[in-house]
Amino acid sequence: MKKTSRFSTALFKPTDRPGETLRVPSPAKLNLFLYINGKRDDGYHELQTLFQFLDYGDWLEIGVRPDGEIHLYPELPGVKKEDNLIYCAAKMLQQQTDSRLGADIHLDKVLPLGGGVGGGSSNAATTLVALNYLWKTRLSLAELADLGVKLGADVPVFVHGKAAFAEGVGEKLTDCEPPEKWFVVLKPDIAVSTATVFTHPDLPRNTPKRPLAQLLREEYGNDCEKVVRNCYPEVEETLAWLLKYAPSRLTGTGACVFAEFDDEKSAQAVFEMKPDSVSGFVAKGCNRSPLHRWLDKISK
Ligand SMILES: C[C@@](CO)(OP(=O)(O)O)[C@H](O)COP(=O)(O)OP(=O)(O)OC[C@H]1O[C@@H](n2ccc(N)nc2=O)[C@H](O)[C@@H]1O
Ligand SMILES: Nc1ncnc2c1ncn2[C@@H]1O[C@H](COP(=O)(O)OP(=O)(O)O)[C@@H](O)[C@H]1O
Repeated sequence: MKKTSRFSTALFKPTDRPGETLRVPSPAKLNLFLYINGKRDDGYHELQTLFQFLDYGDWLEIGVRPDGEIHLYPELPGVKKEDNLIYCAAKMLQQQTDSRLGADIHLDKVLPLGGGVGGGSSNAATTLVALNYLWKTRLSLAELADLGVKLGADVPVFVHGKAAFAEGVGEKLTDCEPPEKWFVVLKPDIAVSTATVFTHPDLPRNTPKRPLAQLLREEYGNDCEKVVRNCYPEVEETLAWLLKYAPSRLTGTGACVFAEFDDEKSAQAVFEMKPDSVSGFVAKGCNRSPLHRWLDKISK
């Protein structure tokens, strides 16, 4: 997370010439709250969570190839090309639509892998939305979301592009407009596996389901937080540090933690004091995804 990748609409450039490469945003998300309400027979957990996007994330540079091949570079450390969600999303769209076109995709990665900020799911959604535009395959957002959910539970919310309250395993979405605060997001230098958190014996799995209006009124929490703090001292330390300055929580299953502020200056001031051992960034919450602001601008 060394490079800065804050999105602003001024950075979204339409294509002027056929064949030109498009630079498309792939934003991060936060789970502003996350509660686990039960476990299904297939092992997946029923959740109630509130997703909001950040104006910060990766960029994908995409050019169309006439020969149907999908080229992706650079490789992500520890992820084979065939397992990269960008490659999987492109292949899936090609197969679904019988498109004969391919793509050259360059990934400018700033989001931490497995950090709970949804980088992989966001990359998959950006690939689906951008290639659907470039290949003129004309699937609706609902159809793209149905394809995306096969790649990960968080892909649909990125495809729909609106902050949302999610239920089920994350696929039942209700639009929601939480306040767009400023956040300090910190990533301790460890990886937390989503599957490990969900199989931990101490994970609370029976939080009663509550109506959205009640959840929005009450203090926000994350049912994964206690287990992750206990298992990963680096998360414990980083969260304890942030809590000295502002309300702070875990996002998703971690390892990232975030603190919320009313303005950029306050967020920046805390970020500048962060311990050297953690990486991170300052970003603003947005209820409309930068991917959709990009789509609006280039479709004009
Ligand atoms: C729980 C969230 C909240 O945003 O965590 P983060 O990944 O963002 O931290 C996500 O929905 C995660 O989505 P995603 O990371 O795509 O998970 P998947 O690949 O679908 O699942 C990884 C593993 O986590 C477990 N899993 C995941 C989601 C869920 N609702 N119940 C589960 O039990 C399953 O064991 C599954 O094999
Ligand atoms: N394009 C991609 N970007 C990030 N991770 C990817 C990608 N493709 C596959 N993965 C795999 O998916 C895992 C989860 O990624 P990510 O979505 O970043 O996690 P999280 O949802 O916890 O933020 C990674 O650890 C990696 O192995």
